[in-house]
Amino acid sequence: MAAASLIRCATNPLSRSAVHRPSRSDGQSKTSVTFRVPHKRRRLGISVLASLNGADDSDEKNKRNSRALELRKILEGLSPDGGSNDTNMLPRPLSLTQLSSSVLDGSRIRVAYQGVRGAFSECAAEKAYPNCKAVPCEDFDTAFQAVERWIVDRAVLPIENSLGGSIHRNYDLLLRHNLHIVGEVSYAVRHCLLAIRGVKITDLKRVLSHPQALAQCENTLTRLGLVRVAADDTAGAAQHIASHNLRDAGAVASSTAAMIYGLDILAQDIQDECDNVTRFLMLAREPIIPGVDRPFKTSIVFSLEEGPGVLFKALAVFALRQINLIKIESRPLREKLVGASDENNNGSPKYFAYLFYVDFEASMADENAQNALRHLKEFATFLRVLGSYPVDTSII
Ligand SMILES: O=C(O)C(=O)C[C@]1(C(=O)O)C=C[C@@H](O)C=C1
Repeated sequence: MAAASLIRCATNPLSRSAVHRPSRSDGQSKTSVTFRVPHKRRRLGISVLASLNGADDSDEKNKRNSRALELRKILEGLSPDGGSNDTNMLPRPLSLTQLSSSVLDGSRIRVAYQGVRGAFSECAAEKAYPNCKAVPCEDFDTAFQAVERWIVDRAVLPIENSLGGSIHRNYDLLLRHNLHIVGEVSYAVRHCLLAIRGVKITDLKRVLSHPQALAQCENTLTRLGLVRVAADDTAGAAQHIASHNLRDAGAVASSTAAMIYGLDILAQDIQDECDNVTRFLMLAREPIIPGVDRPFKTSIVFSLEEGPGVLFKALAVFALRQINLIKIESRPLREKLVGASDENNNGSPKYFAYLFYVDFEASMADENAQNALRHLKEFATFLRVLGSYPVDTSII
């Protein structure tokens, strides 16, 4: 992993320190509206008031009255705080068209992803929120914090891959942070072997990439006899090779990364299976209102007392109600005092306590799902709903 820390990106992804010190404008929500009143307009507002109050002579009065009327119309166009009558400057309520073109399809939404330009996560962010402004982050934790601190609106982060399995770090971070899962997006990951222009496969001794990507290409890399070197992300590996002109190292990355960093593609589709899909979670500060109009999925995390049949009982709350479980993942319950003696455990030290992450096929708007969770809550020592969101049914 030593090389991983060396790899930093030129496009300045958000670093932890950047997230900790947001500038005022950075910290503003995209949806916030600022009234900016041109100086000229404010002056006009004041002079109109003077005309209205100061009329005396009758002819002059009529003239002034009609002018006042005219001006009153202008005045009425001004907002109470001295805003402008220029309709272009006033905030407009969101229309249905805007909702579908600006919010729902994601345009103007800032979306954090881990990695540098050309990373698969960037493509996933753009698939999840078309026309979004994808914001690169150095690591997963930074992406979580960028949402929490209002620097971005959403984060799109990988949670599992069909070949490499779960991305455990993000399971742990889901619990440590307070974001909500508002959607998921599956992305077909097609890996390429990249190298400096003119370098041949036989010149390569090592290959740099994200550990997940290296694992997904295990067979090809073993066949080529290349030493694996872990990097922060696939595109970061490509960038590192390009910027250091490494002629004995290749990178496993996307064809987009090859284009961005000016590398040759020595081999395409080098993943172990042609169907290599990564599932990404869409995370937001607020949960969405779950519906029943289309297939929904709910993700929860819970912990249990130790004892025979307790896990069976927990899973039975779903089986009893015909709710399909899609995925179960267990992670160490780190907060437990490791090594502390547990009375229920005959005084022997208890090192292994777990959190269970479960995805089930139902919406939280469904009474059946609500009952299942009520039932689980009766004996779970901890329970949190991470999100109830539409299943990604898009063709990958
Ligand atoms: O390195 C990248 O390009 C990433 O987007 C990260 C990541 C991952 O974390 O799993 C995402 C998709 C691929 O499965 C490989 C790597």
